[in-house]
Amino acid sequence: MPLVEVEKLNVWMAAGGREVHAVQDASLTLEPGGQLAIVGESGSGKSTLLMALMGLLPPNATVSGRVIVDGVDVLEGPEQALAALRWRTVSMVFQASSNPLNPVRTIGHQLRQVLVFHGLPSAEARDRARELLEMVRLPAATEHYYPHQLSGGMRQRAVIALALACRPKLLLADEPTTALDPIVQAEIVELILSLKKSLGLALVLVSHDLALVRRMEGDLAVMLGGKIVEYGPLARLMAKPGHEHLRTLIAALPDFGEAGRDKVAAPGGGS
Ligand SMILES: Nc1ncnc2c1ncn2[C@@H]1O[C@H](COP(=O)(O)OP(=O)(O)OP(=O)(O)O)[C@@H](O)[C@H]1O
Repeated sequence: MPLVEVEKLNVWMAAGGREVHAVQDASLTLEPGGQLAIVGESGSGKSTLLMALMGLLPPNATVSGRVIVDGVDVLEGPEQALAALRWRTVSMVFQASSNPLNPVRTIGHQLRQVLVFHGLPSAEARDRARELLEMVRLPAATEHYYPHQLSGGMRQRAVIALALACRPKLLLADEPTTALDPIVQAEIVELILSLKKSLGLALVLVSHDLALVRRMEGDLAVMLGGKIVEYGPLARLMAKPGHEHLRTLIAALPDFGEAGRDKVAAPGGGS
């Protein structure tokens, strides 16, 4: 059974007396341990789609369609079922610029607090917090630091540790490297992908930057104006993009010179 099933999802957002059709007829599935990259320009509906998976759409949203995550109907399910789903089954890493860390608590305190809140005795929470820091490759001493004493990349590692605290089956990462410098961006993506592998997580990674996700395994969904205009195995789509928008994104990749430009096959054409 798929871990995630999205079927003909539509989301309308009411704003200033008019409605934006933010997600239009989106359908996708993700198997346990699977991997999906969602790319698209700003405003194409990526975050809205991701929020729908967490059951976290804002009050001004109206929806139609179905979103099933680990057997729970996220659009219809009672709040109690959604609360049980969040963090324990599906967890989320937000943009680096909007990190959820409390500025006046140490990293160790925040990790322990989450673990105790979810039922771990405090001695076990201390050990697990240290294990989480090690998993995200932060020095053990990081537990004594306040968020502002860490670099942006280290803070984002701490955020990833928090997201993994309750051993979720699915990690949603929404532009997890925005506002970080390019080398740190690559390191954070590499960390997320290696944790995905070692922990057997399913992963949905959203980015406006195809360069960042181009070497991922699994599927790619390309969003444009609220629609998924291209969806399928990432490697195949990178080699043979069908939709004009993906062809444009590939042609704009930084290391995609004139010689490589011809290698993007025409829709339906050979490689
Ligand atoms: N809370 C909201 N209220 C009203 N409109 C919204 C709201 N959230 C998103 N929208 C609108 O829905 C559309 C899709 O936005 P969304 O944030 O999902 O796009 P995105 O692809 O994630 O963009 P970005 O990369 O800039 O985050 C946009 O037109 C946006 O203005």
